[in-house]
Amino acid sequence: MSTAALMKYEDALAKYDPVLGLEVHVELNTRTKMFCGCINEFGGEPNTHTCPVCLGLPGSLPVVNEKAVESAIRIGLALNCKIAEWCRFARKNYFYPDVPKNYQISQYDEPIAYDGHVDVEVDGQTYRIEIERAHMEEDAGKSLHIGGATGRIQGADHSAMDYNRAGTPLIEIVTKPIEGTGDKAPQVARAYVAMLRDLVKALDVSDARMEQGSVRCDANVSLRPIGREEYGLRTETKNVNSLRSIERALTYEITRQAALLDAGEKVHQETRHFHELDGSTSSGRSKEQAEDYRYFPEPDLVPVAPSREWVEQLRTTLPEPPAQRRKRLLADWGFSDLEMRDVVSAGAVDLIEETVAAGAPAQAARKWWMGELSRKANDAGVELESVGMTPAQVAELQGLVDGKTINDKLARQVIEHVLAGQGGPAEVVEARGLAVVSDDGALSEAVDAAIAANPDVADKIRDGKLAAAGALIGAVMKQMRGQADAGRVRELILEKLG
Ligand SMILES: Nc1ncnc2c1ncn2[C@@H]1O[C@H](COP(=O)(O)OP(=O)(O)OP(=O)(O)O)[C@@H](O)[C@H]1O
Ligand SMILES: [Mg+2]
Ligand SMILES: [Mg+2]
Repeated sequence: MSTAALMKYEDALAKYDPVLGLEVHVELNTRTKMFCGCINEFGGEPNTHTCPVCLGLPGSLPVVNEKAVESAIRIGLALNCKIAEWCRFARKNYFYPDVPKNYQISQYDEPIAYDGHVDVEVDGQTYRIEIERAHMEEDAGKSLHIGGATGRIQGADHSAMDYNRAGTPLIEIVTKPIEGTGDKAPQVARAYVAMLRDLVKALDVSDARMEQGSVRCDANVSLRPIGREEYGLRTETKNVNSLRSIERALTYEITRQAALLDAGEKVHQETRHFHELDGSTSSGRSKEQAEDYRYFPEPDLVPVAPSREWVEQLRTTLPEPPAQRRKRLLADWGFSDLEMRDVVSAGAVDLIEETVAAGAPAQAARKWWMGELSRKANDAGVELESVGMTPAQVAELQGLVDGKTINDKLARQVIEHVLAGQGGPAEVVEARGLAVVSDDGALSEAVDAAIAANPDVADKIRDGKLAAAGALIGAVMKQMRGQADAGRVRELILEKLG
């Protein structure tokens, strides 16, 4: 392995042009598995959702799940793909403990959907992503490595297999090489996967939970010197399962590859693993000799030949396209283009929509999600939607602000407590006594104290310099730990000082 240091990202991009290739696996939310009647559910006691078909026992025969084919077609249509009139499954032969049959049923040169495209937007610029194909396959089981420090195979005493996931329906969506993204490559990749995640959620074909692995990305990237046509050798960082990780993994790979090329070394065509802790990638399997999967048509399954009527009928079930939806929401919410752009790149569209549906004004919803909650998510290194506060709770918080039970400053304290798992906003306000005090008795006392402590300021106000009232309001706020009704305090000060 090379010891070449990383290169600064800007320096790398000044010399090299990245080319991306994204393979996204989507686990479908069908009730049963791809080729058998086993329940398709995340988790469960190991090896309880299995049968002879998904365990690959001799003599068992697979049957295609029609709902999975329907989902594949709808995904293909939403990605502007052509839908095959006739296609087959293929056996992809490889030996690994989590593949109980010693082959995976997949599709090879006859995918159900192909030649599509979608547009994504980064910093106000639109990038067209060409889709090579979307094909159907089954997921593998899970290996659990026991005894090692990190749950990895290195250093483990033994491994255990859980085949509950084996046979889960997957759609693999593969892009054509993506050129022309320049220094935005990691952000474009992130925006594309975010768009796919939102799309499969809107289609209701997947739980679309990246942290549970129901959407995961293999991120390929290569570099070529700026101005050269020919692609460089690519690496493929496997199973990246958060939007943030996709961006980090690609940024790392670009700087790593640039340093290698700059030092006159070669990039090895290989799979790599991403490490959350430090954002690095490390070498996996070599792909220098194209792997020989000995693909051949799956003899146990009949071809899939969706009728044109069915395809057209499914086309009528597609959700509103993301770009159109964004336009509509922009108008409904009255955001500026820039605000909307930030909301989209933060992946906050759904969250704001749900918060508005729960009763909050759009600008208030935007303010909480893009401000305080984005900062908290960032500090915790999690996606915004996993920050620990629901859209309904954000709407409830805003309701308390609008009803003047709390002010913005108190609202931020309430958020802290909600994120710490102490209950919903109203509960927290009640339990912690965080409500604004607008009771005149208490406020009047505090105002008197502030006037007595700041005679020079009081004199200024008596002389008509009303702007000086701010200093006294500040003093009252401090004394009442931010819980005073600032508007009422101002009125009281002006009343008392003539
Ligand atoms: N030189 C390159 N640089 C960057 N991306 C590339 C390059 N060549 C191909 N790609 C992209 O990499 C991805 C390769 O995925 P594909 O599924 O076709 O093959 P694979 O990764 O070899 O196979 P597997 O599915 O077994 O992982 C595609 O998105 C493709 O467009
Ligand atoms: Mg692939
Ligand atoms: Mg691949």
